[in-house]
Amino acid sequence: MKAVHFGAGNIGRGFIGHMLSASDYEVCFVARNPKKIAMLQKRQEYPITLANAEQDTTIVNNVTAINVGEQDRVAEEIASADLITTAVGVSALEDIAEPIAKGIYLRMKNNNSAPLHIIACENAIGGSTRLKKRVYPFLDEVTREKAERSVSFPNAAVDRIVPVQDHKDPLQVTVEPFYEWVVHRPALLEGFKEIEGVHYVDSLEPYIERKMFTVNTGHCVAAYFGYLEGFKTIRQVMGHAPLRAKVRKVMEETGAMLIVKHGFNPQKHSKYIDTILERFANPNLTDQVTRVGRSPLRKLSPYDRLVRPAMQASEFGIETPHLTSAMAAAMLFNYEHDEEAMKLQHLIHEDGVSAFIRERMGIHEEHPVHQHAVARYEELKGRQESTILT
Ligand SMILES: NC(=O)c1ccc[n+]([C@@H]2O[C@H](COP(=O)([O-])OP(=O)(O)OC[C@H]3O[C@@H](n4cnc5c(N)ncnc54)[C@H](O)[C@@H]3O)[C@@H](O)[C@H]2O)c1
Ligand SMILES: O=P(O)(O)OC[C@@H](O)[C@@H](O)[C@H](O)[C@H](O)CO
Repeated sequence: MKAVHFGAGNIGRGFIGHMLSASDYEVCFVARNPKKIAMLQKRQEYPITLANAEQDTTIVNNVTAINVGEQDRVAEEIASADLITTAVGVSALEDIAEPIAKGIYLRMKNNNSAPLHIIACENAIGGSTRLKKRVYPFLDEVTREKAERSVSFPNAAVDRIVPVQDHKDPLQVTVEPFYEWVVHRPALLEGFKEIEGVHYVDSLEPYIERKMFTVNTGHCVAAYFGYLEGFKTIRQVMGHAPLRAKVRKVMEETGAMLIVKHGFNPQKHSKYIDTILERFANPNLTDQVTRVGRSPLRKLSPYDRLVRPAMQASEFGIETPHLTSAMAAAMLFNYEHDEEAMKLQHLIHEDGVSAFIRERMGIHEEHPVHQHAVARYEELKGRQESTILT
């Protein structure tokens, strides 16, 4: 079986490539970095190290890579693949849509009607569906009709913390021991070769919302408050009792919404939160707050980890003061090497915080979350300015 994976980055090599290879898939990474591509082609393997006390290392084999710019080769790989996965970042899905469409076109032209599954392993709700919406406009009607019969885009949730890497070997990747990959089973076509360790479920929403609105909400809250306090890593933030308590409070607020919406057991959910806080505090993992807080415009967008749980909680009559404060902290994320952080600061500077919340976060002025976020933003900003002055 052959898999084509877009993005040879941290989660691509540290999780998806590893899982696929362990399930006897040959993995072809479609990547951008020429040095990594050449190394993957030459070595056809790379090491993965677990962030545990023993630093257990395993070798992922049966891998190779090609450059995303080699359009004909990418199309040929897709035309004969069984599975396509992606981990390029949600915003980059639009960049890989055309190459994927070219591959589907060639596949249909070759009359290859074997099932092809395309799974976006991004932090997004409905990531594969979003990818499909980007791919289909590049297909003619006949190809589209054929593709409807043999190409499926199952949505998924992926969970494993893989920080920015710092190894002598550019292919080596350190990952946390925990992992969870959940795939929407009803979208699987006959003939799909199951990936070992993946959890297949009939309803994905509870899983993806639990993951995004607990792990990712808590994570970015740690990052944004930590950044404001001058911490460099998530582990440092977790070591600061008041900040750790703040992060937990936010997770309890999203948890209250998730428990009502999905009927989760409150005790089990509380334990889930504890486990996640322990994962954040992993003494063997160094994860920068700037990675976890990256792309704040995406994280503050209406369907992502901050706004969506707050708005859903509000619909259930649940108040989210800590989550709303975290939105304010996110709006103060001004890390200069993050393009979105710079754009965010520019937008707020030009139009004001209220316009930002209305236009970019989709929360109208009358909504209590809007008003509370503005108030907390002004308060935190004032505090930040007085710290700078003293
Ligand atoms: N790192 C984690 O802990 C983690 C965990 C779960 C999910 N995710 C999700 O996985 C995705 C990737 O995150 P990451 O941490 O691995 O980031 P990363 O920056 O390490 O990897 C992304 C890779 O995609 C490549 N890429 C971008 N555009 C591309 C294109 N057009 N063609 C080919 N390659 C392209 C980049 O060069 C990079 O190597 C994100 O959506 C993220 O939210 C990350
Ligand atoms: O990848 P992002 O930017 O959506 O979010 C940053 C981190 O929260 C994220 O990568 C987590 O480490 C990961 O989602 C854990 O499964």
